[in-house]
Amino acid sequence: MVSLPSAAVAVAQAGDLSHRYGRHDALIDVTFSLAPGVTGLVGVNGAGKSTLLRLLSTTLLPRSGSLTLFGSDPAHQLADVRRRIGYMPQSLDIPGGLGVRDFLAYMAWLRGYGRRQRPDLIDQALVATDLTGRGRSRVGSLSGGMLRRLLLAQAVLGEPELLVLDEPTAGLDPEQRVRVRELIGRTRPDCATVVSSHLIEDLVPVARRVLMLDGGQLVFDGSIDELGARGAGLVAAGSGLSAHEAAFLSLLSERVAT
Ligand SMILES: Nc1ncnc2c1ncn2[C@@H]1O[C@H](COP(=O)(O)OP(=O)(O)OP(=O)(O)O)[C@@H](O)[C@H]1O
Repeated sequence: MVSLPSAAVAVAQAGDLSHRYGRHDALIDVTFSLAPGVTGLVGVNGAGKSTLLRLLSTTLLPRSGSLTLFGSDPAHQLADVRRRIGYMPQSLDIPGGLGVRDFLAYMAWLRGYGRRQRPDLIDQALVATDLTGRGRSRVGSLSGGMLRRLLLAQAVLGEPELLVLDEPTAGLDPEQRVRVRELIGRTRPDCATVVSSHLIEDLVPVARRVLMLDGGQLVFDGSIDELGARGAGLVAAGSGLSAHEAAFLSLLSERVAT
């Protein structure tokens, strides 16, 4: 388990956090803290990753268990807490006729940035996501990969203290995947970034720590090195699996066996 240095303030603290959609338990009694740095969130399809990220981004509010963000209960300080969070959802319906800069200006306005601050913040976000030449394009004219980067651009507007990224590299070409990883590594030093993927290998280059969900439960919380060490003795010759993948698969099979 990764423990927080005593002086570090947890950006997020979840205690027995659960979420149900109707009768379906999507997240069950999840407890963890997030400190500054990059945390990877891994799990198979349907494991509960997006649900946890929606809770961290305050898109969903907790109904069971506790969640503290920047030391506050988001339900009581929603506007203040939201201003400090950047959230990239898996998808977002943006009207195709909207200009790229206009969309980013709207998102910056929602985050409480004034008219004078917005142009510089938008320029920085466009540079960071390699979209500088596209500021005047209509959203509907962007390729799928560019749209993902636009979602990322709105998340990094104003350098948030908690950056919540739901599968940010899905659908990107190899060059852009590398650029997104570089961008994740360049966030402000006090930023806690959570990045989800269903592929552990996607997270190895960027994350210091890994949370793994399975069936809505937290089945691993530790450093990326601990996960690799756990899998090192499990890699069968010729399997082509990395140590991290072997550990991921063994955690899944342990759960099936119990
Ligand atoms: N709005 C919803 N209504 C009902 N069930 C939902 C809803 N959203 C998610 N679920 C269910 O909750 C569970 C967790 O879903 P979630 O999207 O959090 O998983 P995930 O790990 O992000 O999956 P993926 O990798 O496929 O995006 C799944 O069984 C899913 O079908």
